[in-house]
Amino acid sequence: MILDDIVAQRRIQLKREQEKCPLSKMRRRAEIQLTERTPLSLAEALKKDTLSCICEVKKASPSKGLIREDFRPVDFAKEYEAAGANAISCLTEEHYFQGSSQFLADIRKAVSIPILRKDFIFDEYQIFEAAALGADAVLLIAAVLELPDFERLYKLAKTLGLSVLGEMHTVEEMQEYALEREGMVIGVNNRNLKTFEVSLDTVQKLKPYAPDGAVFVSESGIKTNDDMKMVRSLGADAVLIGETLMRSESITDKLKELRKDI
Ligand SMILES: O=P(O)(O)OC[C@@H](O)[C@@H](O)c1c[nH]c2ccccc12
Repeated sequence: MILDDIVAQRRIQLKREQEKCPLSKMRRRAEIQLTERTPLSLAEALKKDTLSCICEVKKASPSKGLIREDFRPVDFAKEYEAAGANAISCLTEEHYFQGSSQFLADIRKAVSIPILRKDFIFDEYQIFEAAALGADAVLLIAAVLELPDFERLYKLAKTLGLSVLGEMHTVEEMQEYALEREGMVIGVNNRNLKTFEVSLDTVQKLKPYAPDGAVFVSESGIKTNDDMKMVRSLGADAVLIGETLMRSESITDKLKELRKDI
């Protein structure tokens, strides 16, 4: 199963990272970064528009292969911000998504809206690293984490002042993981990470199981203005878009087109 392969690869990347910078040193780097800059709230940023947008910097994916050839993460992030994105999602998984921690650190210097570290997180080290890189939020995926691990990583992120986007795909995951957690943003992945099938009505199915007032993000597979209107009508507060923006000739024009009359 692909998700297992991704996590297995991610463990290899983690080992490399820990060899370069051990946990004690990474903790220290996180502390320094956090005294220099207080992370922004993802939930607050996503309450600003009728359908707020998290725009993703994404070079490749396991389902699509290479998505964007002339990949210039900092330029794209700056253009997202100027075009009115509410937050930026930066992939830092190296093997399948061709992401990099360096992209996030570079983007941090170039934009002031919240940045989500988009990765497969299962170890405390990755949370400290996210803080050290200047991320405002981390992704925690229910399909990757047993509940006690999810809880532990969630608490650590909160202790450091980072926001958490909790990613769910099924009713069972919602019942188990989407408990009353102060400020957790709920991401509903329209793409099943186990089969790669996309269905945009996932938010409608899962919303009844969300805690009151939780910000709901519809993630993946959004291509058109009609898609945007549909997920909005089904109850999404925000969307997370990668591929459609990455494949467009003009990010600014595409974002405008997607958001028209919303
Ligand atoms: O490129 P898309 O279909 O617009 O999807 C973006 C984002 O939702 C997707 O990259 C994503 C959602 N959840 C993830 C978890 C890990 C890696 C990637 C993802």
